[in-house]
This record gives sequence, C-alpha cells and structure tokens, in this order.
Amino acid sequence: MPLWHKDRSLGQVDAVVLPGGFSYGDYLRAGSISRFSPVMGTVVERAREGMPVLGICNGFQVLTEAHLLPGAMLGNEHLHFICRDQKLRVENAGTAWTTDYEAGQEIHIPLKNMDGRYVADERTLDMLEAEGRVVFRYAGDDDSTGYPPTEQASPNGSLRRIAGICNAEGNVVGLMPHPEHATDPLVGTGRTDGLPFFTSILRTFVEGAAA
Ligand SMILES: NC(=O)CC[C@H](N)C(=O)O
Repeated sequence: MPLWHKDRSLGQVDAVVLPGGFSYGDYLRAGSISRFSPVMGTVVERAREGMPVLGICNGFQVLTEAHLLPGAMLGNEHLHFICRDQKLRVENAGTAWTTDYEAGQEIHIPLKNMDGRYVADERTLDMLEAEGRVVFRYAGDDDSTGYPPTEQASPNGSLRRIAGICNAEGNVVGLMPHPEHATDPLVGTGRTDGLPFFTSILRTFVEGAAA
C-alpha cells in the first residue's frame, strides 16, 4: 500500500520500499529534504527496530541522508545522467532483501540517475567491507554506451565500485540500480534479475510466519 509523506503512521505495513524518482525536485541534494518528511521519522524508528526497508535510487539517497545507511551520494563523475542496463555482482545474499540471490552471482539491473556516486571515508568503507555490508558491486559495462573503459567498472565513480549497501543488521538495504524495473520481461531490460528482491522479502515473512 502507498504511504503518504505527511502521515506519521505506517498503518499495517511490515516492510517499506523507498522508491526512485526526484523527491522535492532533488533541490539542495537528492533526498536531503525527503528525509525530514513526517513519514520518514516513523520509518527510521521502525527500521531501527528491525523493520525491512529497501531504498531504490532516490530511496537510497534518502536513506543516507536519514543516516540509516552510512556514506553519501554525489553527482556522477562524468556529470551526466546515466541510463543503461548495468551488470552487478551480488556480494551479500544474506540480507532480508537478497536471500534469493547467490553470493558471487552476476545480474543485470537498470541504472538511471544523476547523483549515483557513492562516497564515504576510508574508515567507513573498510568497515562496510569487513562487515560484509557491501551488498552489490558494479561489475563492468553491459553495452556500448560510449563511456570510456575506465568508467566501465564503476559507471559513476562510486568508491570501491559500491552499488548497494546494508545496515549492520541487514534489514535496511539501499542501492542505486532499479530492481523493480527488472521483474517482468515486458518492462525494463527484458530480464527478471530484480525479482529476487521481492521474493526474498516475501520469503522472510512467509517463513517467519511459518516458524
Ligand atoms: N532514478 C532515480 O531515482 C533518480 C534519483 C535522483 N533523482 C538522481 O537523479 O540521482
């Protein structure tokens, strides 16, 4: 069910997906105003209690601005909006949103943003690596987009080729690519590499309910 940004209640939802887009027109910084919306106050509280939250693109930017995930998103290194199929490597198949993937698996998910360059200080990057909190990494170019080879590994300059991360508990995941646009052969890339996000979270609840 859709949630309204001015509501504080999450109703009966068990998990929240923060979608992509241009919240508040990306003024100031992408996601930096959305984080103050009333609903985000409750999302942050419930996420800290363990509620699964997935931030996709602008949603990931909101999660970093709300400090549910470390680091920040800056403008793409080449200063262009990027829109293409992107190869990713699954690094962590143990989060609430990724149990239906295999670690090491390569998938293809649409990438489309202006501010997708993930940055953090070395200590934070080392912590993310050491704790297995890098969930997806850019794995190279899929198509002849004309970007120079140096950008193929990281299409936007993201440090350590980070495309998505999670919090320490693994219930909050943020990534710049759009898995919801790779769930049906009729849309997006014609692939369904994003579907496991949604089967994973369903499994989390179904198996949890069955337990
Ligand atoms: N596809 C999106 O969600 C775009 C996110 C954000 N507006 C950006 O351009 O970086």
